[in-house]
Amino acid sequence: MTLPVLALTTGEPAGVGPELALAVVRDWRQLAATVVAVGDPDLLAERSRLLGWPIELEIVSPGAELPPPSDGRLPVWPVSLARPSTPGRLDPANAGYVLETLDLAIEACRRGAADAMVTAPLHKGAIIEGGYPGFTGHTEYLRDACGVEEVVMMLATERTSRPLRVALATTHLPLSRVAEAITDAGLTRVIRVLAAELTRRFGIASPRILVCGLNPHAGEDGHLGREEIEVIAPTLARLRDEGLDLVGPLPADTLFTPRHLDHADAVLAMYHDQGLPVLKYAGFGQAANITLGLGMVRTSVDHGTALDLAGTGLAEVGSLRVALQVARQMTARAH
Ligand SMILES: NC(=O)c1ccc[n+]([C@@H]2O[C@H](COP(=O)([O-])OP(=O)(O)OC[C@H]3O[C@@H](n4cnc5c(N)ncnc54)[C@H](O)[C@@H]3O)[C@@H](O)[C@H]2O)c1
Ligand SMILES: N[C@H](C(=O)O)[C@H](O)COP(=O)(O)O
Repeated sequence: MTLPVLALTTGEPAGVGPELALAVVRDWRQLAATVVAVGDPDLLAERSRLLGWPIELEIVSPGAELPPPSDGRLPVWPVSLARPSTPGRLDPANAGYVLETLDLAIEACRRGAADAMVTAPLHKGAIIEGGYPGFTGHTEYLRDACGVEEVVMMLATERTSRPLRVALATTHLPLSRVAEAITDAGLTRVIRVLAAELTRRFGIASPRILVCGLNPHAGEDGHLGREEIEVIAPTLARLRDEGLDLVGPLPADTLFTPRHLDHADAVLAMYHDQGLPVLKYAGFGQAANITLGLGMVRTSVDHGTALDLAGTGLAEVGSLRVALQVARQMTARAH
């Protein structure tokens, strides 16, 4: 059986990413994939020593044959740090290094050397301070690198009675700019990508999507905000005419209840902290972050760099396992 190759970028070097990459290959059979880390081999060796985890690192050039997976062995596509890294201590000088690991993984997916990329967490602030002021996250970086107009961030967990998938109409922007970012054109693109990818990548023939309102009580008939009346409802009506199964705009406070969720394939929240706290409350540590619409498969963990845990070996590896598993399943479906 040919196993899919998953390129695992190790993320912020001062965070938990490098040690999670080591932890995940301690039992590779759970993965049913060949995992290749993208990062600095000296950094990985140093974290392995620090934690007392005997992981055999095998440096491989991208494109060269990967060794067969085995417990405790981690192949590495090498990228060099700009400066040695200390757990828990951010150094913006390594911002370029982090982006280089992403570029290498993207290129490997493009060339067919990897079937998917899975990303350990990076630190957005450190990247910005390292000389990339426009950086807002993997999602937007990958969108631009892949040259697509729209991508959708969706987090998913199966820790609930029915899979819970929460997608976002807007991603990493200040709350004060959310309302103006909810436009007919943007919402139309996001919903089309979400519906198409739920079919293509998740095998859901006609996905039912619940759409949140933006304002309290979905605007209370215009008394608490007019975005539902002026933008969201007309956009949904037009897309329903195209055959999409859309419910809403619904008040977000009561949408996340079994009465609604039991009959839905995904929820579209209008902004980051409208949807993700619910998803993370239900499944933190057992959820994956998926970028839809890239033309390639990318998943990630549901948590950040956890600088407070870096170098302790105490960070939970559950979400990384889920991210790898979802990437593997999506890859299998794409073939
Ligand atoms: N996929 C990604 O790249 C990603 C995802 C989320 C946040 N971030 C970034 O990470 C940085 C730090 O963000 P934050 O502090 O808001 O969130 P965080 O997830 O790093 O930390 C929040 C809390 O969760 C705990 N935690 C996180 N991961 C854990 C794990 N694997 N096991 C056990 N506990 C864990 C931390 O110790 C902390 O108490 C920010 O720059 C943020 O943008 C990146
Ligand atoms: N919004 C994500 C979360 O809360 O988990 C996180 O910031 C990562 O986003 P990117 O995958 O775009 O870096």
